[in-house]
Amino acid sequence: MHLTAENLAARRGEDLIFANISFHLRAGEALVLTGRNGSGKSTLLRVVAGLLRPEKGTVILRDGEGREDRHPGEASHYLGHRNAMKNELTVAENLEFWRVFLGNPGTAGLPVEDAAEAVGLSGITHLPFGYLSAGQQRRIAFAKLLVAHRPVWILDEPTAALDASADRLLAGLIEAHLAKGGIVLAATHQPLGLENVQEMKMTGFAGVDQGVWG
Ligand SMILES: Nc1ncnc2c1ncn2[C@@H]1O[C@H](COP(=O)(O)OP(=O)(O)OP(=O)(O)O)[C@@H](O)[C@H]1O
Repeated sequence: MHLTAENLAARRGEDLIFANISFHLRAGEALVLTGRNGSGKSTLLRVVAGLLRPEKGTVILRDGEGREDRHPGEASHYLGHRNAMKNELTVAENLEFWRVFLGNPGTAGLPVEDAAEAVGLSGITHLPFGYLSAGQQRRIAFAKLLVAHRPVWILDEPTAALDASADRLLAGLIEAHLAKGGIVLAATHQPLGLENVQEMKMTGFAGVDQGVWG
């Protein structure tokens, strides 16, 4: 499996955010985006996830034989700044919703209780999501990645609000995903504790040649 972005450019509203962004990730590889606030990290993640249309360029997912596979968004988990959980539903109900909604026949994820256990929170799945602390909520949001299989994980500040032990736990889950041939694209302000990752520093639109907009 290969995830390739070629000459991506994106606009938010009237503003040109970035241009000429290219990368190539093979199975088992991770790319970490860094850069100042507003430099376009979230925008790039949303373009790759298929949530924003690029102004220019393409994102293509190819299978092991080099054939063009699904749109990368269909093969991706997207963990944004928000946790995408309902406060009024219990943790178990939220995760069960995502398990059914995202589930693919033949590529099962973990049962809800196992996913909660994997993020160190097996005892609290009966509680409303809104009762959890910010760090516990983020851990459960991460458990969403485990209840359904997606080969590409797109993670926007995955460790925001987490303590050091949760940081390590999530790094371990990301490493395990990579070891199974997954691909990870993450934006972060703090090191994720991963080994052998590529890094791309986003600089925003400053200095980009206007000519690229043709
Ligand atoms: N819906 C929108 N309409 C117009 N401009 C937007 C919109 N969303 C984001 N922007 C602008 O796009 C730029 C890039 O934002 P983005 O969220 O991609 O940055 P970031 O690198 O992820 O920042 P941070 O580190 O703060 O999360 C910012 O200047 C932001 O104000």
